[in-house]
Amino acid sequence: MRHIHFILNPKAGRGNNTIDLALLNKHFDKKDFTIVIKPTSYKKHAIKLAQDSITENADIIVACGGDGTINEVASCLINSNIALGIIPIGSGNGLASNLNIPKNINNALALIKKQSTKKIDVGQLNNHYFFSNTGIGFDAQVIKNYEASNERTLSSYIKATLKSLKKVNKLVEVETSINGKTIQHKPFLIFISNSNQMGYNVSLTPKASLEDGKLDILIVKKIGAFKIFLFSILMFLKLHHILKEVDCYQTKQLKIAQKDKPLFQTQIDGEFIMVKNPVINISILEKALKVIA
Ligand SMILES: Nc1ncnc2c1ncn2[C@@H]1O[C@H](COP(=O)(O)OP(=O)(O)OP(=O)(O)O)[C@@H](O)[C@H]1O
Repeated sequence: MRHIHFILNPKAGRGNNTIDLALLNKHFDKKDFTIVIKPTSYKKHAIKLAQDSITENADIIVACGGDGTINEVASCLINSNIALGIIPIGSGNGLASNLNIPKNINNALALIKKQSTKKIDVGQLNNHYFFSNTGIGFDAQVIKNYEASNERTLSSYIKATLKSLKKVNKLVEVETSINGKTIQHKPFLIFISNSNQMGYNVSLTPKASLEDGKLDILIVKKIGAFKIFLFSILMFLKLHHILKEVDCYQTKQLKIAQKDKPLFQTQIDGEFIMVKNPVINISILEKALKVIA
């Protein structure tokens, strides 16, 4: 008998998500599986629900939502033998796209029933985990504006990006240590990715792999409005790396320190997080998450 717990974010994507027992019973025979469905009621509730599911001896915990919900559930499963399942009903669904998990719910459930697992790398930023990506600078500002819009659609993401352009001159000076090199700079963006998908089929790090034991880093130097526009167009063509202001790295760890401010504005798996520390240390935990894919 296998115990599967579904943690459902009803607000992910366009909202009003329902996954009910009638649907799950069509896929999971009562002789072989017990099913529990736990809807979330507030932000970060999935963490508490996943922790409860661990003490209730779940064999598989399924995050039903987007990258934010996956982050909350998967952060409880690092180095655990419990497998993470994913039903991608979020907006961007970056990690699920990288894992080729079907967007069709019935197909995603059929995949979970097969229980074929693999181990993937996990990123760590101070005491936070990330599975897709994290970043400071422009993308953190975009996510901050995106969350303030209270809508999780591609058009509100584009509006948040345009709004963030107004703040591009307020760059923070940082010291970045990567692969034995230390850089003093005011970057437009430092993007750190485990996955080759950001969501909406867009990628800043198309060569990243969830299983290579490395993080793919993109550092974009201070750029003006025209170059930002060019960068966006090239990003959709996956050619942004050709700009001279863009540096790409692969690494197992990096450190970013601020001199003048005690806080870091970051985005972690598409959620805005204020890190209360002037230094962030980022590293990779190799093959630390068991996922059904
Ligand atoms: N009941 C709830 N009410 C409000 N917010 C919730 C609720 N349950 C979860 N959340 C929050 O919703 C946010 C968005 O979730 P999630 O990232 O899964 O969806 P998404 O943003 O639509 O997808 P993606 O990240 O793939 O673009 C998360 O911060 C999560 O904590």
